[in-house]
Amino acid sequence: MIVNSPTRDGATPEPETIAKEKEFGFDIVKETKEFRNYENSSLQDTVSNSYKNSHTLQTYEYASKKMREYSKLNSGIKMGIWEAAELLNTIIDESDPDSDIPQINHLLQTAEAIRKVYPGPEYDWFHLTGFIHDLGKILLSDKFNEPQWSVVGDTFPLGCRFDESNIFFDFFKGNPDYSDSRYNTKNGVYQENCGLENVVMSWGHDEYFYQVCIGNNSTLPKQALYMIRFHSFYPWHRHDQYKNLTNQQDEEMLEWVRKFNKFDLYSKDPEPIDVEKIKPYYLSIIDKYFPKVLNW
Ligand SMILES: OC1[C@H](O)C(O)[C@H](O)[C@@H](O)[C@@H]1O
Ligand SMILES: [Fe+2]
Ligand SMILES: [Fe+2]
Repeated sequence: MIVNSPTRDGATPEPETIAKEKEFGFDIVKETKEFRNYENSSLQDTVSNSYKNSHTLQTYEYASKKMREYSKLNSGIKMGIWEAAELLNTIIDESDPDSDIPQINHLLQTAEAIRKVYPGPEYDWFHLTGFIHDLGKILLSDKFNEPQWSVVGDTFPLGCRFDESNIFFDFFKGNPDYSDSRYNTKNGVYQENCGLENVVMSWGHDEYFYQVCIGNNSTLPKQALYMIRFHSFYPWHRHDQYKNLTNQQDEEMLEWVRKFNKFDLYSKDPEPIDVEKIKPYYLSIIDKYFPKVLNW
């Protein structure tokens, strides 16, 4: 699948970039056969259990409360980006049928895949986004001790009807919001096209790390912040649903979120990466877009 790849300012993609994406092997066959198998992968029981919990326990009220608490960034934990990435060394994401190796590998694999296709220094923010996009999973570490269902998995809007394009849709039937008349209409508590920034998404690593970026005054561009915040929102970026909630800015950013998704997904590889070798490069770009120490 060769998806159109606008450059940073939205101009037409360079033929060279398209060729590189091809060479890197993004293709639909691999996608349907090897990735995101939610039916009978070797990890099926663990994955399905993780979604059973998240789809029944994530409610509008729960996610709003988590958001209020965590966006204060007042856990008292202060650390740099690299230190946070190291916390992911031992963390496994139970919602993921494609990977059961420690998460730091996934971060570096994503980032390096982006760097292969977009090598230029003008894309250093994109490399960095690959490296940090799942950092919110430190909520699973013993510093925060959040359960898997409150951290990982595809995300979905709360406060309105659950769309059938969500994987494991049937599990939502056990969610109290499913039968709550305030929340089970098409628009629910929202105004038509209110914009995703006004929507309460299921609580997890995406929204949390977005809050960390904003609250610590990261200078990453808007595209990067969208990739971080909405990369798990598959019903939107893959299935074109929830258009009743998006506004013009969301639609403009959608291409970037999609572009990012290819790297997030197709770079997953059981072979771990040589961390020490590439560490200096990532330290330098972290320095450019983040303060040395962040509040978490
Ligand atoms: O963003 C993620 C993610 O980090 C997971 O590993 C996963 O299993 C998802 O479904 C997802 O959307
Ligand atoms: Fe993620
Ligand atoms: Fe990821």
